[in-house]
Amino acid sequence: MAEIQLKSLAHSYSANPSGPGDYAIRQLDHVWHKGGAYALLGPSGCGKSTMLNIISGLVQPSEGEVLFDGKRVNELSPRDRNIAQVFQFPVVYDSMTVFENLAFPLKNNKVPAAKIKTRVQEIAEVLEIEDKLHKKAKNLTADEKQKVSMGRGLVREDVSAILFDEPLTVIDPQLKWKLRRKLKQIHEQFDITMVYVTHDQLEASTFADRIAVMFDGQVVQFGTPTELFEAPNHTFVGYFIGSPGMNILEVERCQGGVRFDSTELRLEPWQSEILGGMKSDNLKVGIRPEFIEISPVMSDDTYAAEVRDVEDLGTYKIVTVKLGEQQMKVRQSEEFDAGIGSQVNLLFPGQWLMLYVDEFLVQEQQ
Ligand SMILES: Nc1ncnc2c1ncn2[C@@H]1O[C@H](COP(=O)(O)OP(=O)(O)OP(=O)(O)O)[C@@H](O)[C@H]1O
Repeated sequence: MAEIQLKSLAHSYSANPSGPGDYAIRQLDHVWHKGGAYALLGPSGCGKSTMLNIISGLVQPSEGEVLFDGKRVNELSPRDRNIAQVFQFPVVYDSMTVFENLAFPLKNNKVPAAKIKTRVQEIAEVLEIEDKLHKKAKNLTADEKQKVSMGRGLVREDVSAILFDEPLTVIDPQLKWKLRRKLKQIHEQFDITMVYVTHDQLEASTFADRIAVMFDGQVVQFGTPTELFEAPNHTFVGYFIGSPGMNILEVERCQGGVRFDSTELRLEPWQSEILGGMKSDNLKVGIRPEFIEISPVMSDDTYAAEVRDVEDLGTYKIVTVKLGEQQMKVRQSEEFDAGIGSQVNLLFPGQWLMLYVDEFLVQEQQ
């Protein structure tokens, strides 16, 4: 097990990159600590697989260093890095039995036969494939094959880390949840550094203690699911995490705060102070649908908006409102009963109104 550090990492698949757009990974510094259960979350094409392949050594980065426990491994082959990688589609030897498949990485490492037997049995039990051990892999279902693939990653006790690249894509939806729980259980039992790539926020937060959100070749936030929800560090995190995502509005400066259309939003004094010292005009505010309140009375602190749509989701409602020319989503309890076209008074509690400059969150100095 190792701490994996990525230092000033950048990667372009093009031999002569001419600008940031040619980079799959842009100037990235990141540490995966020893023994953590992590998710790497982001949309298709943001660079997740590239990062995993750089860690395992399948791809050589154009710039920067990969360090395992502080030692540079850029020049080491994938085999010498001792990383187990589980891919989206099963990698199994069809002509071998399940036992032989699971034993293969151990045999390669000259582990004694008795030890191989107990370890394979242990992993097969955890993955609930112990009754398939003597079956040929070619006779397995896709789900079973992927379990074997995962087992081949988990069977080695000496690995620096296990990297999972969307391993549950081929798995039946009902089994997915169960397998994710299993991986978490295996992590707790064996205490291995695990990085789990996904584009599904639910999958990320059920597996990981901390999530790295990747966007456009950069890790824009690394935090717990609660941190990502309550204080998204980048507008993309606000938009990507949550269902529906954060309301994000383009704004401009005005006396005492910011405004969009003719609506002025008051900022916290510390936000105004920091904004005063910044030059950029790329300003946005964000507030989650869960944190907007609807007040029964109009006051200096409320904003009049019109109800445009009400979506009943059983235990709660998502209300679409129009404020000025902007549409926003508000989460309300199932008791909410204002009809479409009626007016409501929106309240934006100060601690939940986030200010973004150049897409990054303005944070209070401690
Ligand atoms: N072998 C390659 N040659 C050229 N470009 C590549 C190669 N592999 C990936 N890319 C490009 O690099 C960028 C990042 O791709 P990558 O596969 O790392 O993203 P990802 O987040 O894993 O996406 P997905 O979830 O779709 O797998 C994309 O623009 C992709 O087209």
